[in-house]
Amino acid sequence: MTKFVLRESALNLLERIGEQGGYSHVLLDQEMNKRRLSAKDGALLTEIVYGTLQNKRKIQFQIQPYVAKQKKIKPWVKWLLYMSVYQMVYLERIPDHAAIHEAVEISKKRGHKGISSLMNGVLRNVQRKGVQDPSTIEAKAVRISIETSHPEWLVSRWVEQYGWEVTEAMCHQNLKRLPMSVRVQPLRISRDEAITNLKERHITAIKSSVSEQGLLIEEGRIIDDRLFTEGFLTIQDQSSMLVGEMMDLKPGLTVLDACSAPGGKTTHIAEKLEDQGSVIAYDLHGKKAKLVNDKATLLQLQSIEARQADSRQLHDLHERETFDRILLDAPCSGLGVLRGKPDIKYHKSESDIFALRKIQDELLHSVAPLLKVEGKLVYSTCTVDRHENEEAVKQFLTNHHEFELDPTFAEDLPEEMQGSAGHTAYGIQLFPHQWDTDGFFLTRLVKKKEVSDRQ
Ligand SMILES: C[S@@+](CC[C@H](N)C(=O)[O-])C[C@H]1O[C@@H](n2cnc3c(N)ncnc32)[C@H](O)[C@@H]1O
Repeated sequence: MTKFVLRESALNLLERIGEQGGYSHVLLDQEMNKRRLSAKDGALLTEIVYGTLQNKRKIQFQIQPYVAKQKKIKPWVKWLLYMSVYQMVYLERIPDHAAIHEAVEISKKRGHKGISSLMNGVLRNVQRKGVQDPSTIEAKAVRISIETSHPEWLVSRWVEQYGWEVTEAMCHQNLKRLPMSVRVQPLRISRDEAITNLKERHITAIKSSVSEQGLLIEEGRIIDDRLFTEGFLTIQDQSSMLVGEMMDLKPGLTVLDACSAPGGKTTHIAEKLEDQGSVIAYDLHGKKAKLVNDKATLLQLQSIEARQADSRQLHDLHERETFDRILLDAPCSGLGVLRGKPDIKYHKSESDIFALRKIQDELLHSVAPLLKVEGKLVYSTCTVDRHENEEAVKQFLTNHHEFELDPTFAEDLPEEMQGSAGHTAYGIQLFPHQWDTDGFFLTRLVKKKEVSDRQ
């Protein structure tokens, strides 16, 4: 692929993500598959798209002296400007003249002379005079918001909930690359075997301390490797692996996974059951439920059955006290996964948090009767927000006296997470800067014997 086509393709993706609400990770995957990009081109395309999205707000501020009325410029021209400035200011290996030349050529092809002159003028100014520095902004929340390209409402909300230190560290961490981690399918390959096997193809992996199945990929590209494509391992963030580890699973159990697609945690559960027992997995969307079955097939797991349903109605589909374990990995605002999905920063608003909380409450309420006495319910989200996390759990416990926080929850956490900053009476909040994982919340509740007996 020529550099010109690669940049046109980056611009096209940025427009679809930024203006039409497309998902960055989905569109990038589609583009790479469609164009069959080499590893090198794929890496550059990803870097330009993700880097521009991650730093959009900061770039807007940085070029303000040269383009005062950015709102009036056509969307594609703005994105072309942002991605060109990103390459010039943030990517050392790309010479300024190359970024400017391609931007001007794309402007000529898609627009007219006026646009190519504007592009050339702004980018030459950036090259000659440099960019405006946000570190001098006095109002602290505004400064963090611009320096790290997070919306101001989110910075203020995090400051209120977790304080300045955590907020600032989290926002800066969200600009860094998320380490790649994978989970081995232990019924097919051990961690040691996987490490040795990957090494043969120059992929370096080390063991994760969060999950006994986890590996951190230090070097090399896993996505095309046969261990991944043939289902010996699956890509999963370490924070998500913690869920399977904390569900207290053993062979023979009957497990409900109420919000399961694409099946990362469902398959982990089946592996923990040694594929003996049953995992009934639901998702609101039929197509997504199919993804769970496909993943189970790829990983050669037989104990999973994925179906489509609205899990707020599951009490109509199953008898009371059917399941030994229930996982509710709830739909959430996703504020913990901004590193992998930077578009969330621009598409989510504070009102989404309240709308989602309503669904989370309904889901918790619906699955609660389906758990056996002394059974365990794990509630998790990939977000960093008290309203969707601790407060949802608090409210659930207030309304459901038959449940309590599992007394052994804290001691079952990996040693380094015990007594950590994010640990509260309602569960544990993992912040992205603490263990270099996604931001994630999880808790484990148990259905009490005495109260259920009395009902
Ligand atoms: C956080 S994702 C689940 C991720 C999954 N557990 C995994 O590890 O791969 C939440 C899922 O809940 C599904 N969902 C949203 N509302 C739902 C509902 N009312 N009933 C069932 N599934 C729902 C979404 O389609 C989405 O796939």
